[in-house]
Amino acid sequence: MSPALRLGTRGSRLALAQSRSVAEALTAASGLEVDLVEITTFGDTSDEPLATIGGTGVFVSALREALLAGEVDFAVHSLKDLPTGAAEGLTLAAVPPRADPRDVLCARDHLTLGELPPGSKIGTGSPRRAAQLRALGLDLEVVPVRGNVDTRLSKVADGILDGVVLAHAGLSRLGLLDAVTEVLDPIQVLPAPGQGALAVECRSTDTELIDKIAVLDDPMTRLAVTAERVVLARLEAGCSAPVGAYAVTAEGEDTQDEELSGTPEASRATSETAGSAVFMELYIRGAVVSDDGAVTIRKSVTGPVGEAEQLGRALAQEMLDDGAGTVVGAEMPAPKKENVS
Ligand SMILES: NCc1[nH]cc(CCC(=O)O)c1CC(=O)O
Repeated sequence: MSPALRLGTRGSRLALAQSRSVAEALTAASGLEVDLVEITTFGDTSDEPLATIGGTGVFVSALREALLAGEVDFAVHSLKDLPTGAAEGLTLAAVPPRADPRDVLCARDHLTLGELPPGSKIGTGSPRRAAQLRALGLDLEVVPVRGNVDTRLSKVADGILDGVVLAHAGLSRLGLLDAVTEVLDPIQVLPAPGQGALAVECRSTDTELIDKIAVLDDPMTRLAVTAERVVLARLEAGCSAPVGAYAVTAEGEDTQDEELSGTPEASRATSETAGSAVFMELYIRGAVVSDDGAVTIRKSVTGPVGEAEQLGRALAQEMLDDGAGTVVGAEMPAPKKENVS
């Protein structure tokens, strides 16, 4: 029997849950044994706001270094934490089926956004969430928070905050969906590019393992998040501003109204029943919002799913033509590549 594969993971409860689910799926599909190897990242030990320590990329780089050094055989990341640029020497071996990509509100007393009184304190560390919350015009006070999901929820339980905005996917993986008081409609709060998806990364030279891990890949999820990340990469040229992007696949016939409702269940069902990707369409929405919430640019495009990258570029171009460049400050020098969300 070959030795167990070493899966590099962060040590947070969320990262461990994600890594375990990938390990179990791989063992179930291929019979390969997997051991988890915990890697501590700077993002885990520092209390500084993410934006000042280099964005969510800090969670990723320590895992990538361990992978390139041969200390682990593969790594699992939250896809939305990956910088948009290619990682030299590494291959995205699988993008497993996506969890619910939407953001959620976890508020006191079962309240929704519309029910919270003016001046309510809502915690988030994400410029994208902050700007979109301000754009709602509800007079909410956005308060910066950091720390893991449990820490954030405890600030609501302890009465320090009236609510926090988090990813549905993270709460779901932690078994904490009971805390959700409202699932935010992407029409109001568009998720981060790649939110709800995982990335399984290998060394590019490890072709044998890449082939084995491919069994975990969901092509429709990969195409959707590829398009979303192209939008981010294009708009981010010169900025780290709040960008949301959300793509769903749907059957390209006259069933659009129903199929484009946007749930991952709907997109998965259609991708399985379609005989070929040729009949599948990709519907991508993008939003950029100024930090104060005063200016919002929202656009969408639809096209053949096989043209995911071109569609992402076309959407970004439409947004830039509408002035997204000034909202995100594209004229300014580029400070960094990560999107903190
Ligand atoms: N910002 C940190 C982060 N990175 C990934 C997730 C979980 C959701 C996902 O996998 O997309 C979270 C928590 C959150 O945004 O609430």
